[in-house]
Amino acid sequence: MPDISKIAVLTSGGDAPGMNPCIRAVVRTAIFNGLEVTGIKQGYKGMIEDDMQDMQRRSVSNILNLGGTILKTARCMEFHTDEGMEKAYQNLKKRGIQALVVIGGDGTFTGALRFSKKYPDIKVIGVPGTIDNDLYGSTYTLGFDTATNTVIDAIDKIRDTADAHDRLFFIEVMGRDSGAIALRAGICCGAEAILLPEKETAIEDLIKGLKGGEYDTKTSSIVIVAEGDKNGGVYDIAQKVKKEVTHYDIKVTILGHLQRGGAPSAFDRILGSRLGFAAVNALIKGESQQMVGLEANVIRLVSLEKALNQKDKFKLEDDLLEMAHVLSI
Ligand SMILES: Nc1ncnc2c1ncn2[C@@H]1O[C@H](COP(=O)(O)OP(=O)(O)O)[C@@H](O)[C@H]1O
Ligand SMILES: O=P(O)(O)OC[C@H]1O[C@](O)(COP(=O)(O)O)[C@@H](O)[C@@H]1O
Ligand SMILES: [Mg+2]
Repeated sequence: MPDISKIAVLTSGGDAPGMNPCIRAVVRTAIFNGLEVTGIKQGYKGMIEDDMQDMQRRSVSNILNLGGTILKTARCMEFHTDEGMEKAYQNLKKRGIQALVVIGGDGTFTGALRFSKKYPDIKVIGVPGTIDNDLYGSTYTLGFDTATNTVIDAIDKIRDTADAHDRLFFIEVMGRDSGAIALRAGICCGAEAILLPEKETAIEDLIKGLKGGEYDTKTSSIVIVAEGDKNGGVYDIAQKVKKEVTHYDIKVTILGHLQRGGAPSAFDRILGSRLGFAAVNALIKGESQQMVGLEANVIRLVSLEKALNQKDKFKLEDDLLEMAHVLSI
């Protein structure tokens, strides 16, 4: 029999498609194993404000196909403070909650680790849920696959009009510190160039490529710029290029938050289900301060410490970038 009898689940940070299948898996795996389960609203905000509700197996009916998160999410500044954490702790204790499943990204895990070091009687397991795919210890995070497919769908449509008008498009995709979506979308859509936060691109080199030589027989060009690229933003880059590349009519599109919505892909539904199931089973085994991740198609535990501290070691694959360049000539 597990040492715990009541757990809670929350989603925090940017929402990601696949969070709902994961919530469903957490709730049903807990109930199947005789645990009570509470849903916390709006991430750490709900923990501080005691905005929670007990969940039953039917509380999560028909949510597998929904984007967003039925528990809602938030970015909560108060949880950064000791006072905020204490309020959250007292609310959990009052309700008899002994363990948490936190679904979110690096910020969520940083908060969870701090909280669980401060209050080790509350066990914590993290589920990597962010479209940014920027955590060490899981080849894929929840939502990345769906978001990438959404981006591809949008860029394919832009390619149609770019080609019809012989235009050059600069398209900004999400990723504050991560070029994961940009790189994959660049390969899938045959982008002529991909600008990423992880790798500097000199504007002069970009201009050289677009001006003539490599791409001069193309009727349209797409340059994908990840949000976090260090060249000063997509409008600025387009402006600089416009001065030098005169044979193209240049347009800019920022895809924005449409990238975060939509029904989760098959991959994200399965990943969310597997990670949620594994998270509860880890809590039952007495684990804490761990993340459940997918490596080589196997679900493994990795310490939250490692998932966060080795985050910078998670590099984008250079071979993919090189391949994207070769295949776009
Ligand atoms: N250093 C920290 N201490 C406590 N809580 C934190 C810390 N960093 C982030 N958090 C909490 O986690 C939430 C989600 O983090 P954020 O970076 O916005 O998204 P994500 O988890 O998707 O990376 C924050 O709004 C905050 O409540
Ligand atoms: O929706 P917001 O709060 O404007 O945040 C936008 C950011 O959220 C993301 O979509 C996801 O990031 P997180 O997982 O860290 O929340 C980033 O790609 C983007 O920079
Ligand atoms: Mg993050």
